[in-house]
Order: sequence, then C-alpha cells, then structure tokens
Amino acid sequence: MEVVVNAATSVDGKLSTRERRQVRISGEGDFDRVDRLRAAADAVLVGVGTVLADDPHLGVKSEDRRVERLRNGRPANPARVVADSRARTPPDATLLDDDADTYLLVSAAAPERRRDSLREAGATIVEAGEDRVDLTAALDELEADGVARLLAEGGGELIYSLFDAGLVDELSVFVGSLVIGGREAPTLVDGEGFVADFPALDLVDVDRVDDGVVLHYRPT
Ligand SMILES: NC(=O)C1=CN([C@@H]2O[C@H](COP(=O)(O)OP(=O)(O)OC[C@H]3O[C@@H](n4cnc5c(N)ncnc54)[C@H](O)[C@@H]3O)[C@@H](O)[C@H]2O)C=CC1
Ligand SMILES: Nc1nc(O)c(N)c(N[C@@H]2O[C@H](COP(=O)(O)O)[C@@H](O)[C@H]2O)n1
Repeated sequence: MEVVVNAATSVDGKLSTRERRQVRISGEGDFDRVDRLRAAADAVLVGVGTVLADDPHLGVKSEDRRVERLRNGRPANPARVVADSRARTPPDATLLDDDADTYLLVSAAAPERRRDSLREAGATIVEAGEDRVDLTAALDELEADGVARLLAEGGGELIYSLFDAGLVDELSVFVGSLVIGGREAPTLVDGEGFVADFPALDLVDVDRVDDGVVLHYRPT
C-alpha cells in the first residue's frame, strides 16, 4: 500500500488553534489540490481527534472527479477511515453518511456497545492492537480489502504514529501565510516525538500555491 500524508500548517507549523478548532489555512488552489489527492485515493484516513474536532466528510468535492472515478469503475468517493482506538466516533458523524464506505480502526479496548451502534450506523469495524490501534496491522487489513493508495490527512497524533511505524511514502504540506501559535496547539507531527533516529526526508518539489507554498517530500 502507498501511504500519502497531506496537511496544511501555519508558518509556525500548527494544524489548528489551541482550542483545536478547525482553521481554514488552505486557499482555493490548495483545497483543489487536496481534492485531486482524494480523487486519486482509495481511502482517506484521519484520527478520531480530527473527527471530534472537525466532523469532516472527506469526500471528493468536484463532481467531475466523482464522475471520472465512476467511469473508471471506482466508487464516486474514496472510503473514509478513522483511527479510533476506543470507538469514540459519534454515530451521527458526517463521515458515516451514505456517500462512501467508512472503516473504523479500533483496538481490543473498544467497548462492544459502541462498536455495535457504529456498525448500525453503517461502519465496518476493523480491530487491530490491544490498547491502541496497531496501524501496520490495520493498514494490512485495508490493503487486503483493496485499498492500494491511502491519503492520511491528520491530525498530528496520527501523523506521528505513521512516521513512527515507517508507513509514510509521501508527505506534502501546504504552509499558509499566517501564524497561529500556542504551545497547546496541534502541530504537523505531535505524539511522543522523536529523540533520535529522526525520520529523514528528501525535499522533492516546492510549489507556490495561493498565498503559501506546498512542500513535497519523500522519506530518504
Ligand atoms: N490543517 C490540517 O490540514 C488539519 C488539521 N487538523 C486538526 O488537527 C486537530 C486534531 O489532531 P489531533 O488532536 O492530533 O488528533 P488526531 O486526528 O491525530 O487523532 C488522534 C487520536 O486518534 C486515535 N488513535 C488511534 N490509534 C492511533 C495511533 N496508532 N496513533 C495515533 N492516534 C491514534 C487516538 O484516540 C488519538 O487520540 C484538530 O484541531 C483538527 O482541526 C486535522 C487534520 C488536518
Ligand atoms: N488541506 C487542508 N487545509 C486546511 O486548511 C484544513 N483546515 C484542512 N483540514 C482537513 O480537511 C478536513 C475537512 O474535510 P471536509 O471538507 O469535511 O471534507 C478536516 O477534517 C481536516 O482533515 N485540510
């Protein structure tokens, strides 16, 4: 499976505010680039922190691109995937609508009652890991289900775990021209952080988009 990570940050590397409220960092041009990435993906992955903060849809916005996917024998939208160790996704979350399949990656610690109500809401539950989602095992299961290209959109906790597990094949970051600040505000890569063996990246491209830049990296 190919794992592509994409997110938007402020100049100071923040994904949103200290209140974890969604900030529109990208402009029209960058949101269109993200839409192209979604249209090329079999599934879009976020952490449950992002679901609770943003209630995202994660679908392809452009009708032309959805039609093109259908023409190519694919579903109109990529599947939605949430890393959600304890099945905290609300059963009325937008990403559980009928526009695409939705997988919830849970750990053995996820209560049965919550799994059941999420199954009733249409989710496919994938269990991997004891206390926290084992991303390597969970992504293997998705791959067996036909997910060859996965777009991970964040947040920072999830992106850290993807790097920590050596699962990132590409990273693109839109850096918008604003400062958010705040020591508690989420950054591109949070989690425990690395103290050695820092994942090293090759900068393969830089594009000026809207009032910012998109940095494209691959692991060395
Ligand atoms: N600017 C941007 O491009 C984006 C911004 N955001 C922002 O990021 C914030 C949410 O980010 P975070 O709080 O970091 O949450 P997150 O979206 O990374 O979710 C983290 C949660 O996922 C669950 N999880 C399950 N297995 C995990 C694993 N193996 N590794 C890591 N997490 C795992 C845990 O419950 C964990 O608390 C929101 O404020 C949202 O608006 C989110 C996505 C993109
Ligand atoms: N690329 C990008 N730029 C921004 O400025 C953002 N705030 C985000 N946020 C991500 O997009 C999701 C919302 O998706 P829908 O519009 O609901 O489909 C949000 O949850 C973040 O993952 N991304």
